[in-house]
Amino acid sequence: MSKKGILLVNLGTPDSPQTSDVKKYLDQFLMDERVIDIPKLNRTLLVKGIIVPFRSPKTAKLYKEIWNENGSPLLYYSRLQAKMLQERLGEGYHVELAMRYQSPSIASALANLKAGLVESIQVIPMFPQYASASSGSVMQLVMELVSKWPTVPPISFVNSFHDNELMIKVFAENARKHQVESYDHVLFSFHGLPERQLLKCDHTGSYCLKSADCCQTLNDTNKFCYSAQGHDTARLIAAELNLAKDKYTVCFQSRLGKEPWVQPYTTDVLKKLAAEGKKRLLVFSPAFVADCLETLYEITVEYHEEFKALGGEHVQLVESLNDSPVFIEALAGMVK
Ligand SMILES: C=CC1=C(C)c2cc3[nH]c(cc4nc(cc5[nH]c(cc1n2)c(C)c5CCC(=O)O)C(CCC(=O)O)=C4C)c(C)c3C=C
Ligand SMILES: [Fe+2]
Ligand SMILES: [Fe+2]
Repeated sequence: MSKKGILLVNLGTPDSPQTSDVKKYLDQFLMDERVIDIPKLNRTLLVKGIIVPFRSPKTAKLYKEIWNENGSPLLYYSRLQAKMLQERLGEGYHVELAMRYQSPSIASALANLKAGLVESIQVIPMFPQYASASSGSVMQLVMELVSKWPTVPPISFVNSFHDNELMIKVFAENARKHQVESYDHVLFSFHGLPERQLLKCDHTGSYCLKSADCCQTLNDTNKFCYSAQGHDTARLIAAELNLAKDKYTVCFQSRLGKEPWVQPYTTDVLKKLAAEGKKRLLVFSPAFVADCLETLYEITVEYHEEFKALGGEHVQLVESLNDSPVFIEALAGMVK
């Protein structure tokens, strides 16, 4: 029986937390023209000459902190999600997992689908909100590779799933485990993105970042905007939890470089909340479908320490979607 091919693709992680592997990972990741979207010569000088040599040993130390007996949490949960989806979909489907950077590669996953004689391929970039640097990059590479096959199969892509009902329910359910009412404030801390990349998504050139509240509504002009989609995800989770508007803030973490990134920055929000006397924060990270360096270290360790140093008491991460059967149901619902 001919099967339908499903390809889940997440961002990627180093093969090990050793500096040499982190170097390889950062080099491949940051040399992507959609991630550091500047002319190639400048990107090469910046990435190979400055970021990779200086950042890799520091980043390797952070990876060592989150690495456990299962290896990288991002890869561990991604594999589990693919396995659970295969079990849920059954024999008519062939599910493969790939990482945009490092392993398992998109090329090897596509080769497995080809060898499995699948009749079609559906690609699900595992990023709820669309960004050129994440989902766009996955789509570009898959298209480049498949376009060279003698027989190009029917192929489709999930563009984003920022408002997926079941996903929203899992995030809300994970928060309820922490008694949301016991926190002074809730943060929806998304991975950051250079403002330049947001502006590129506005094909009219007259909407994005032209007003302070451009991302508060999703409309025809900003429907592919990472920030506007993030605000939508946050609004839906907040509605599910009956959170009043003044009880939560949308913010953006992990800025790299000196250029402006999407704002407000999570560190600035921590300072503001501490100055207001807030003591306990509950933090969602809804740009990710699995816990990773950004949630397990940046939020759980760095932001926790930073907030305590500012007079706060506790920063509690809401667990990501990880191995939630309801999230697998959400993925199954996206499959055609
Ligand atoms: C939401 C998805 C992601 C987008 C969009 C994204 C953009 C982006 N990221 C960097 C730089 C780094 N990101 C790093 C880690 C990292 N990024 C994502 C997701 C998105 N990045 C994830 C899931 C992770 C964690 C991976 C893991 O193994 O757990 C890192 C590495 C860590 C570090 O050195 O700080 C960098 C660097 C840029 C420049 C960017 C721009 C568009
Ligand atoms: Fe990133
Ligand atoms: Fe916007």
